Amino acid sequence: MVIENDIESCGSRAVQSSSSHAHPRHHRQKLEVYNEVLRRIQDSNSDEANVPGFDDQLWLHFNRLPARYALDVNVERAEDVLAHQRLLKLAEDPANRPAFQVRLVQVYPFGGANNVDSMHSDPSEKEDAQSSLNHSFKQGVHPPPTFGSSSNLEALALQNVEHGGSPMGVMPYIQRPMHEITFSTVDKPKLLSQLTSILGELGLNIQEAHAFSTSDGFSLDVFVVEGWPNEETEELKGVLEREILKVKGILSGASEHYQARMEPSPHCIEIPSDGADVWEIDPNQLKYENKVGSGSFGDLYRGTYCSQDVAIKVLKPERISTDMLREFAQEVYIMRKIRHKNVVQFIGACTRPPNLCIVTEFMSRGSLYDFLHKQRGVFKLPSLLKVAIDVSKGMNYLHQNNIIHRDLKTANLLMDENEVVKVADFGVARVQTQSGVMTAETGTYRWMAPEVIEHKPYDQKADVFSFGIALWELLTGELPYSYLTPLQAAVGVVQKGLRPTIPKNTHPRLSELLQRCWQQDPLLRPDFSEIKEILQQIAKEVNEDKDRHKEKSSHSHGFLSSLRRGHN
Ligand SMILES: Nc1ncnc2c1ncn2[C@@H]1O[C@H](COP(=O)(O)OP(=O)(O)OP(=O)(O)O)[C@@H](O)[C@H]1O
Repeated sequence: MVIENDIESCGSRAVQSSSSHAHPRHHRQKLEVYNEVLRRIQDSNSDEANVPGFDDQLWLHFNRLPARYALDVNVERAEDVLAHQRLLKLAEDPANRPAFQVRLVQVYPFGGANNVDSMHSDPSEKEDAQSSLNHSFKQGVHPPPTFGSSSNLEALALQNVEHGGSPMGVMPYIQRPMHEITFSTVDKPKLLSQLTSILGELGLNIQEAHAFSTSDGFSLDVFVVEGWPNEETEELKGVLEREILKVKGILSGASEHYQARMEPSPHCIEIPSDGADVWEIDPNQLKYENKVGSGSFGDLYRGTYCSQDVAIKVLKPERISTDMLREFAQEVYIMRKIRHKNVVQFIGACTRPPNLCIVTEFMSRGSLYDFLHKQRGVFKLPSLLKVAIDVSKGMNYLHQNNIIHRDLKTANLLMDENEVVKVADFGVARVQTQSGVMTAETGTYRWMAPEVIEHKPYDQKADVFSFGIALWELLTGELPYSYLTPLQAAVGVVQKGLRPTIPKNTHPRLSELLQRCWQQDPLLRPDFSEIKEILQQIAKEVNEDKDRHKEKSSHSHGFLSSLRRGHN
């Protein structure tokens, strides 16, 4: 399985520069692929190829897309490049969005021609593989996918065996034809999740996903899926169309792309208020110091407000859209009521555009993610337990207030100067509805509960799953499923019951807790009040053991010294 777009948050695609100066080698390869595709299209005598300026249009197409589009596309499928051009053209009209096409493909275990290069360092081996592939293509009933497959699926399946699962997926994958579904629409955050959700709703299993963004704000997402029972495309197209209709408003991008660019920002956004607190901050009272980082909202600065150290999260004016404002209002609405020593304290907000910002206490020791993965820090068991207890207390408080975090991960666990860990970032948190049903999705795949990835209704137990993954990360200092891209990890977690491997020497009760937290069935996961109790008990045992150990060694030390004294 090849999954592109190695990003942590599924919606934010990096638009790669098409500048030839930045990557001369990429530019050369792109040119080669372009020439080959052009030659094949011209040889095929397609009508489009005879239109004057077609070659320029084709070059423009390659340049609109990231370099990896040209590097990964299967040149044997030059007609797919034409189809992509057509889809992108169609997507310019809001009425057509998302534009999509479906075709049958035959997938082979060692992928398309493109991938042969990366798999065989020995040229003779490469030739053999290439010729056997060509042979397979000739034998195949359907053409291959547009982008080369790799042996990653097998890696995933093998991984699954290691994790106690069965090596499912490999043989059927080799033999069965699949469907390739390509979407084009206006690019937007979380689009990839929305598309995968549509496919999931239809019972389709994604085997490959290739996501591209054009430099002018459109998306081209190619999925190879299995699970459609028939070798046909018309019926599948019909069902897809109906499914898309249900979420048309969101996928057409009408609410974000165009409003964000064309509508003037409102004079003042309305924050729901029950008059409980005065939290509006005068922007003139904020002093900005250095920039600490950036998130999907905008930039985060260290600063001061009324002489206290604060973190100022500034919403970028050029990125203001109706949806963003709604999210901003939501964050303020949630945060102003929250007060707990293990939750980052909200101080106030500036809510008059263009000065939109959220001010919180400043957490001088940064995130646990940075500590583990950038500073290569490690936690000894007692400190690990203290951190985990801090987080479970903060989370317990949030859950008691009907708040589901939905994006719990080590990047959102911050430490203050006293080494107290607090839960942060409510940008995506939501107040649970009365019915208890939440269907919106967000977050980060590596930490996400399977029901969230699958867009099923979920509840607070989704945070428990993420907590389990974060706890494993604290224990090992490793990134969960570091050998997979986020989307591959998501497919593994949902379809193959993939979970991180717990190190053998882990405290048995901690190991049991981890496994309970990441149970597939949310009902089997403990809640945070139980988690807190368990962690506190383990911490007590560990401390008692330590004390006993100390006592023992001081006794034996005393005994040894008395022996020594006796000898003297
Ligand atoms: N109160 C704070 N004090 C100190 N550093 C913070 C604080 N809040 C966030 N940060 C750091 O600032 C950076 C940006 O945080 P921000 O919350 O804006 O985005 P994010 O959580 O990284 O991404 P996203 O919002 O897309 O999930 C992160 O590195 C985070 O660790």
